[in-house]
Order: sequence, then structure tokens, then C-alpha cells
Amino acid sequence: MYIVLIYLFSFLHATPNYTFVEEATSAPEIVYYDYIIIGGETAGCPLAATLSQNARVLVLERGGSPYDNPNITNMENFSNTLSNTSPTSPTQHFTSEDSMFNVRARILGSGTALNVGVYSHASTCYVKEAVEKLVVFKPPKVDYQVVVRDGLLEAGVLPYNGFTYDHLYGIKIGGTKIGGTIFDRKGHRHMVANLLEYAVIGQEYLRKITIYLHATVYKILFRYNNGTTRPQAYGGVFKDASGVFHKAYPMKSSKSLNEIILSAGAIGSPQQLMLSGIGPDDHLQAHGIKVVLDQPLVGQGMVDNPMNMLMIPSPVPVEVSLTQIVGITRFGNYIEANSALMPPKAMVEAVETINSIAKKTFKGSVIVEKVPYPLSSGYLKLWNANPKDNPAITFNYFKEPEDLRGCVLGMSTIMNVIDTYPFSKFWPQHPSAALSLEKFCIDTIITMWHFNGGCQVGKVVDRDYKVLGVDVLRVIDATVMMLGRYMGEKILHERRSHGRK
Ligand SMILES: Cc1cc2nc3c(=O)[nH]c(=O)nc-3n(C[C@H](O)[C@H](O)[C@H](O)COP(=O)(O)OP(=O)(O)OC[C@H]3O[C@@H](n4cnc5c(N)ncnc54)[C@H](O)[C@@H]3O)c2cc1C
Repeated sequence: MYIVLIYLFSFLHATPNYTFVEEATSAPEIVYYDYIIIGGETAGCPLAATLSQNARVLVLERGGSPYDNPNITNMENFSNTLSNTSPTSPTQHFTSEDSMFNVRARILGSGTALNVGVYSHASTCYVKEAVEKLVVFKPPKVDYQVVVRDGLLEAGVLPYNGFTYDHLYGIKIGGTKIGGTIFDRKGHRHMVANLLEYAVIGQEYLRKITIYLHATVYKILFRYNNGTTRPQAYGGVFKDASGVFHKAYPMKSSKSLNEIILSAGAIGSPQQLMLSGIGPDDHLQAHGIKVVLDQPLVGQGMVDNPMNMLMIPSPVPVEVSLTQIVGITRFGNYIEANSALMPPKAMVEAVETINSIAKKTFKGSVIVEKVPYPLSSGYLKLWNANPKDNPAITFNYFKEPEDLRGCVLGMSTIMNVIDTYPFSKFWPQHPSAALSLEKFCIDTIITMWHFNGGCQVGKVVDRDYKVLGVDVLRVIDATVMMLGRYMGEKILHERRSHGRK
């Protein structure tokens, strides 16, 4: 075991030699695997690596590889990827129907190749320790983050919980913590794609996993077996970068153990269901899509965490840091801070404003507040039948008054933090009490990029994430919950109990 771990760790600081990752242009016209996973997503990568221990797995990812791109791998370049609007960018930009500027991932490893890297884990029964050994780290000590920690504590965000991966919330177990990060001590990003290392061992001989890049899935195919009226997913159609279409089929299995698994994200999965004919009857027909199953709840329940922030210009230089310290207030708000970064669009506009006032380069930090479990929700609809285009998404931020109240409480905490002694060297002024925090929250809302929903449990999928009303199709991604490795092991267990090795 020790030797295996050394073997695994030896890969971590170099670009992995994934011989099983190929451009989709090299794919045959028709391919057969036990599992077809649509999307190399945060749950999809560990799911694929786990399933490949006992089955043949194909992953179809519409984006490219995250390796050898310093904008992705180096923390200091974090915002360059987010502001890249080219058609081949790893970020696909969209504006929600609420006029919120936002981004979604288009790359192997999905959001973990773009994100801020804050890591906390689910309850321990779902946690696989090895995952944390491979991609999660304790952040280095950064003076500015120490100031944030001390400010939070002085402002009453107690107790201090030290370094922990635990997801602390609620009145009794909130407080201030040092959270995990997917950036290592040198500021290099580690992503879920690194978990494909699990699939490397034995690969040369067994060839149990294949990942096609720039493979955009256009639709899932359905049929009806032996005169039944229940649709069964039996394949998928994908297009490579040269515009050539290919088909991928799960190998025939008498016990229907082989499956198609949608792991295309909170936006991609409900969109793909609709494009494949599962969704609201009238909406699909309006786009000329043949209805396989009238399912009015596909695309419903879209939620995004509203985020608001204060930008704090500093008279002294501030080290570059992404989030290390997380304060969870007794009202449930998350308070996080980043320093000395040139941030993405909404932040860039704010920086430009500040610069034009200050007439000097921005030095400073941002402290953000997130409403953790917003009650406001919306829906996703298609604009057209092209899977490469964004669908129309409405989040209805702050529709529920409780969410706005949550923002006000969070912003009050931030103002208390910057009024503390540790913060005095960054922010010598006292925050203005005359500010209307309700107005501030509404006027300055931005996204936390944590959108989810669209394929809700009990409405679109069952508790095993199988799509209701059809066979051989699951959704395993942030749409439902990010339990890739856990679900992989569960599915393998089901496989073994049916006598498949
Ligand atoms: C800027 C930013 C910062 C964030 N910060 C944090 C953080 O600090 N901590 C944290 O826990 N979370 C953070 N998140 C959120 C987190 O990264 C996501 O919740 C997570 O990655 C899962 O996202 P998702 O399920 O929506 O999938 P997505 O990220 O949308 O991934 C879906 C994948 O499927 C692929 N795909 C979609 N459609 C198709 C198709 N038709 N054919 C083939 N492939 C397809 C996409 O290319 C993509 O790779 C952040 C996100 C962003 C964008």
C-alpha cells in the first residue's frame, strides 16, 4: 500500500501521463463500453476512475485538458481563465435571465480547474480519505488571512475551530476555521482530473478507461424493449472537433447493469435531458424535439448562492491569496476573503471604478459574504437545440425575503470585521452606519458560481440518482450531489452482487 501511494504521489507535481485521454477525432465511428459518462465533471472524474476498477468506462468531455495551461495550474493566474471569453475558453460565459454575469466550466475536471479551491467535506460516511490525500492541502500561512481570522474572532464569529475539512454550519458548530484548499504550497492547482491517477495503474494492460476530449454529446438515444412503454437509454451521439458524429453504446447486459451516466453539471445535465426528449412536453415540442417522456420538473429548482463583497483598498502591499479562512456566522452566512488578486469581470469593473478614483493600481483585498442555502429558486429552459449553446437560466436571486435578510446579516458581520483592531492597517476608516444594507445587497449582488438543481432528487431522479420513468440512465453530478467516488463504489457493489466481477 505504501509503495502504491508513493507511486501515486510521484505523479502529482508533473503533468500526468494519461495515455487513455485522447482527442475525440481519434474515436471510431461506434464504440462500446460498460459505462458511458457524459461530462468530465467534478463527480464524473472520480466516478469514472472508481468504476474502471471493475468495468470498462468511457468519458465524453466537450472541453480540453486542464494540464499545461498556466492560467489554470497557477493560483496567481486564477482570474485570467475566468475572463477568457474566446470560443475555446475553459470557461463558457453566460448571463442569467436575472442579468447576472456568470461562468460554467468547459474542461476536463470541470469547476475544479477554474475555481477558488475551497474544500470542505460531506459527512464522514461519504468521505474517502485517499481523495483528500491526493488533491487537498492545508493552506500556507498568509499574513492577510491571519488578519481576517483575527478580525472574525474579534467580531464574534466564534469559536475558533483551527484547521479542519469539516463543513461546519448552524448555530452551535459555526465559527471560524482554516479550510482545506486544492492549491498546494507552491500555489499549484490540483483538480479532480488528478484522481484519474486511480485509473492509471494496470491501464496499459487492461485499457479499462477512455476519455475523449472535445466530444460534445448531442443526445441520448432511447428505445422501448419488447413492446413496453418504458423508455430505455441505449446510446449517445457525440460530435468531435472536426464536426464528425460518433455513437457510444453501453455493452448489452441481460441485467441492465451497464448504464449511461449524465455528469454534465448543474446546467449541462438538465439541458441534455431536454435535448434528448425528457422534459416538459410543450417546451420540447416548441423546439422541435421528439418527446420521449413528458417530465415537467426537469430544469426546475435552479439555485445559485448570492454573493456580496466589500473591496478593501490597502495602503500597504498585500500577499496574493485565495480563500483560506472561512467564518460561518450564527445566522449561517459564509464569510471568506481573498487578497491582491485581479478578479473577474464584476470585480474588474469595481476595481476600475476604484482606480479611477484613487488614480493608482489597486492593492487590496475582497471580503465576501455568501447566503449558504438560498430559498429562492428558478428554472432552466432551452433557447435552442444546440448543446454547445447556453440554455436560459433564471435563479430569482433574493425573491424570498429571507435570503435578503441573510445578506444583510452577513454584510453587517463584514463591517464589524473591518472595524476591528487587526484590520486597522488595511482599512483605517470606520464603515458608514448610514449605508442601507438592503439596498447594498440588491445593488451589488454577484454569483458565488455554486449553481445547482435542475434534476432534483424525488422529482427527476430517485435516491440512487436514476432518472425517474426511464431505464439505464442516472445523473451523478452537482445537479444532485457531488458523490462521484461514493457512487462509483456503490455501483460496483451492485455489480458484484449480481455476479459481475
Ligand atoms: C469561479 C468558480 C469558483 C468556485 N469556487 C469554488 C470553491 O472554492 N469551492 C467549491 O467547493 N466550489 C467552487 N465552485 C463550484 C464548483 O467548482 C462546482 O460546483 C463543481 O465543479 C461542479 O460543477 P457542476 O456540477 O455544475 O459541473 P460543471 O462545472 O458545469 O461541469 C460539467 C462538465 O460537463 C461537461 N459537459 C457539459 N455538457 C456536455 C456535453 N453536452 N457533452 C460533453 N460534456 C459536457 C462540461 O464541459 C464540464 O466539464 C466554483 C465554481 C467556479 C466557476
